[in-house]
Amino acid sequence: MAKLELKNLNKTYNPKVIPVKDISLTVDDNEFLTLLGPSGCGKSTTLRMIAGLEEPTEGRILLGSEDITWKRPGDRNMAMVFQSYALYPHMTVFENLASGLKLKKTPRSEIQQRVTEVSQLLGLEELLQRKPGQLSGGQRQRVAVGRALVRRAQAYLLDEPLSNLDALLRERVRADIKQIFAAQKAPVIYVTHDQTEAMTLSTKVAVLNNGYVQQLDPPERIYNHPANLFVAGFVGSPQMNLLTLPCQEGYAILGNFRVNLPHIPTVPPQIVLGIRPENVRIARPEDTQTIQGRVYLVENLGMHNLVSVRVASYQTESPTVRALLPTDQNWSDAEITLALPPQNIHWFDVQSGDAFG
Ligand SMILES: Nc1ncnc2c1ncn2[C@@H]1O[C@H](COP(=O)(O)OP(=O)(O)OP(=O)(O)O)[C@@H](O)[C@H]1O
Repeated sequence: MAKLELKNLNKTYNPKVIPVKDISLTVDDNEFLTLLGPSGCGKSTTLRMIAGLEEPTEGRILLGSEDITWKRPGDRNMAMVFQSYALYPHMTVFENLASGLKLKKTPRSEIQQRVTEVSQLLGLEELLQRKPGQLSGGQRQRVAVGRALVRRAQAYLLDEPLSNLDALLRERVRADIKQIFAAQKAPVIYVTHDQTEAMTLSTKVAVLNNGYVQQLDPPERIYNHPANLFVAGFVGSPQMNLLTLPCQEGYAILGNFRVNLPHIPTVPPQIVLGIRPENVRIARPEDTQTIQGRVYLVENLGMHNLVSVRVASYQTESPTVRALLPTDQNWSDAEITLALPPQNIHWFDVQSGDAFG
């Protein structure tokens, strides 16, 4: 099977609306790439250009060695799954699954065989004679995925396919999607604004903002080494602590405490320190990098408490640090000493937002 390539893809609706700016990326036939970003960042426009539902203003789209930029959607051999399922309400599940193949004049016996295969894979055998109106949301979504799979397409495009499902079902169908598409030898591009979906499903994530790719990396790298402030703030829940701090003589000043700066050629007057709440913990005697403060808010997240701490400061405004702490203690109003493990600290340039190092 073939890899999919986007080369300097741009889309301009008018000088004020440029939803996709110079996107270049490659998805191999064993890769699952997620376009992740906030509403309006250009994810769907990018996907629709790949599907041929939207024309690029500039750039090229290659599938294998073939330039498909100007091919009609029906000639692209790609299958798309929409957020809205887009099932035919008057047709049975079987007919919905078979409709694409019928249009292509696939022999009846082959249609029967492929539909049977896919309905077994997705657990739809019992539902083949029902109409979409007689199905639950999760079942409809599986039919929509099934309709893409029977096509045996060269690439699969999925546009927020889980967003209409409740939280529990979303988790289950997400796991199904992961298994099913891992077994396909074709590039998959998945669009979502849900970072959990992006992290759990993907082999590679492209984080988008304002039409630009902010970072293109495997999920672990996106999480552990965010390239800039946008990615650091967008990926991870609860959100990473991001504190703009003054610098003095090789240190960043956090309230009454000093934090060792990394090795950077010229120390700027200010810097952004980032640390995830799960990396902030109660200090132990051997910890070198610690801060003290008073808890002013405790939020119970079930497994942990998200504890907000005002860092002790001679200044009028105390910085706030949030930590994920165990639930077996009452943290309300406590005076605590927290460790900021140096290996978990991220540093960002105040001006550009880019990560140092
Ligand atoms: N046909 C159009 N004409 C003008 N502007 C458009 C058109 N389609 C989309 N846009 C604009 O382009 C930008 C990107 O839209 P797009 O649908 O790609 O975003 P998205 O990241 O998929 O958002 P969401 O998660 O909300 O679906 C938005 O500002 C949107 O308003």
